[in-house]
Amino acid sequence: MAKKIGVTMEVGNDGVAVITISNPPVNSLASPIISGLKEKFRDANQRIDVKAIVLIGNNGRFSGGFDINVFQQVHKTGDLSLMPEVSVELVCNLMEDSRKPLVAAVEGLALGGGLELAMACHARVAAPKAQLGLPELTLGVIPGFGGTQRLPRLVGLAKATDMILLSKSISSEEGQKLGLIDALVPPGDVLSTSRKWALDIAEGRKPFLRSLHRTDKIGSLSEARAILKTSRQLAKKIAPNMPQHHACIEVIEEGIIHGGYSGVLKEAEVFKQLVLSDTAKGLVHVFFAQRATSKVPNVTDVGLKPRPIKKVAVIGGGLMGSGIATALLLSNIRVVLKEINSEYLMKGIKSVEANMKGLVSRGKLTQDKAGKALSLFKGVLDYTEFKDVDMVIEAVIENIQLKQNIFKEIEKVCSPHCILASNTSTIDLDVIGEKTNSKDRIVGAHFFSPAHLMPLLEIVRSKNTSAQVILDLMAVGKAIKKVPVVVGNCIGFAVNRTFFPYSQAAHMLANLGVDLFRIDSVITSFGLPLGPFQLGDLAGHGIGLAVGPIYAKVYGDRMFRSPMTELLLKSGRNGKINGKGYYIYEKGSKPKPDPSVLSVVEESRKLTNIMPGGKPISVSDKEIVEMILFPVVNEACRVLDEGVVIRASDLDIASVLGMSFPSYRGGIVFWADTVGPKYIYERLKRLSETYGSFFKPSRYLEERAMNGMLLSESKSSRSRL
Ligand SMILES: CCCCCCCCCCC[C@H](O)CC(=O)SCCNC(=O)CCNC(=O)[C@H](O)C(C)(C)COP(=O)(O)OP(=O)(O)OC[C@H]1O[C@@H](n2cnc3c(N)ncnc32)[C@H](O)[C@@H]1OP(=O)(O)O
Repeated sequence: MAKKIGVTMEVGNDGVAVITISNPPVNSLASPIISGLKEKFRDANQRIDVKAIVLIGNNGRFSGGFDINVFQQVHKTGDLSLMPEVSVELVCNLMEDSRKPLVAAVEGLALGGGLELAMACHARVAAPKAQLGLPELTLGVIPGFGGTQRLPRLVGLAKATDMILLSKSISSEEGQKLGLIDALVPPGDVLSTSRKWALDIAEGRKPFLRSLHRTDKIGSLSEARAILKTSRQLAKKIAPNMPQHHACIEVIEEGIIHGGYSGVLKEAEVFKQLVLSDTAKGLVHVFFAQRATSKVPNVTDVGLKPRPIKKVAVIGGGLMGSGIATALLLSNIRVVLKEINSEYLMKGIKSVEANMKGLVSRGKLTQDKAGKALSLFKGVLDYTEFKDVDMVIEAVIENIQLKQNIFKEIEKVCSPHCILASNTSTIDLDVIGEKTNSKDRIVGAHFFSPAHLMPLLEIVRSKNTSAQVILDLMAVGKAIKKVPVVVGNCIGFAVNRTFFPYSQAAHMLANLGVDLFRIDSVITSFGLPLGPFQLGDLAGHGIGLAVGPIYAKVYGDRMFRSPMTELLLKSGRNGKINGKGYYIYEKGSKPKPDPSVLSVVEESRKLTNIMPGGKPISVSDKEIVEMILFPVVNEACRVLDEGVVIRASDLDIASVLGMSFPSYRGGIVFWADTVGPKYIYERLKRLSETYGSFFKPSRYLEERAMNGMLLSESKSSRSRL
């Protein structure tokens, strides 16, 4: 059925015109909506039978903001004229400066442009639990319908800058306390109360307030300057490589110094510049890429319904198992945690409790909710409880035989509908399920550490995994607030496979004589939160050593073998786990580079002996980025070529959420396309001539470079999905 898009107006006997926005599912402000709003506001202002106006969104949602598809069209075409020149005409002239009072009837959500329209009304009546916010900065732009000026005038400068810079939304309950919402009423009363409120303003019983003209919440100029100084420090900390945060503060400041109208004009100007920035392009891409992951051909489009998953068994209470159990419990799913002896079980239970405690102490969870979650948790030493679980997630060490035995056992004790999932990060699923007759219900549920915090869930399907099982796991993933990305089966799957050259390239550079702390610092300046050496410290170096041979077996032709990890472990450094790796870890302080590790590096350099003429190479920061990330792009090309992901943008999301690749660069493939496949190909070719096959460009990259194609352009692939 075609969705009904448009703006309607109905004038009641009370003289109130109700203007309704309809654009399912979130009433986004697409071009026909904007022109419809202009037309209806003009009409309502002219009609003599209209005394007052109420603005509402259809189907219980006020509006999710400006239509983000328009940004994408502007990015594809470079054509700014696709953006409406409406900020002042619609929001100031037709709405806020209207002679007839206007009330926003807010239900469900008012985000971005949606909240900005509501703030241009003369009062706001809301239903409980409506979501209110200005998340534009997450898209690389700033609010463009006057939000930078009206929000500070309604809630105060400190709260407004906090909400805008951190893209934090608030509930209508909090909105009422702050003065953003004038009345909070039961959902069924929102429209009737709004009508009455609008008439009360029209007839002088309530004040006719124009947000842009208000000054009561702004404070003195010196107070405002102090708040903006703190905001600038915050922006520097949270978004060092992004332009929109600082630009937004400048725009807010303009309004404080020269008045709200001047601020609105500057806002439109800055918006225009930002919408075409690389940051906006990357972030808008990520917005749509994330939503695309929930569309899996032959799984989500064949009429299947997810089955309820109420009880899950987790096998293994180590770091991963306890994190997974925590994530499930937090979403009210009953969990049984199985271990092989009481000592390990107690450790697992304590880890889950510690995870909850950590969330409570950071204010992310109430004590009450933590208690409720833990009441759904049980530790066990045998399989008795497994008979009625809906899913098992195995999270033991990466040992093929152990996993095969576990799957053989659980096949016997669980019901035939039970999903059998493995949290392996590396091992082929077909191998894990080899000894069972249940291959259709075996699936990979690859969480990222710490599993209760990291947002990605890589769902690995083998050729035999049924569509129903994939759909069920996707639903569980969403229920526990993860972003599930469905990928094909291969060693390392999509994320770890794409990123295995990351640390190897770093090791090669260090062995070529580049300072390892400089490498980490260059990579963090590029935007990854941790450089490769600090990341290794965090994961623990034992893991790298354990999975290395598994990778070597299949990808050995393009691996750099560095003795550094082994030497590091021999010198008693296992990273953060034991307080000492490349860095020193002391409780309560930031990791410090450990100069004494340089003797380990020297030993490694002697063994590899790859420095040309025995002398350290000289490289620029740009070259360091290229030598570390172009091999990652090269492996991403192989992942695309083999059809391990459904679409290139899935790999972008997986890299952003699984590896913390900077979202403002759009993900690994998007970034590579921005740099240019031809440039990357030529650089890798040169590097491979100097340093060997580790850098050899893949066939896919070469083809794309030669044919002037983007890496993300789809092709008929040899899909594994
Ligand atoms: C010449 C230049 C002059 C300059 C003048 C300035 C003019 C321009 C002014 C712009 C003004 C404005 O300040 C800018 C904005 O408003 S930007 C948008 C701000 N809003 C957001 O960022 C909200 C984004 N959306 C969400 O956070 C969530 O989608 C949600 C609204 C909370 C709903 O979440 P949920 O229920 O989980 O559903 P989904 O996320 O899956 O979304 C469902 C589908 O809806 C699509 N969607 C959502 N929001 C938008 C949107 N704003 N625009 C377009 N589409 C949207 C989403 O993609 C899903 O679609 P599919 O089902 O197809 O995947």
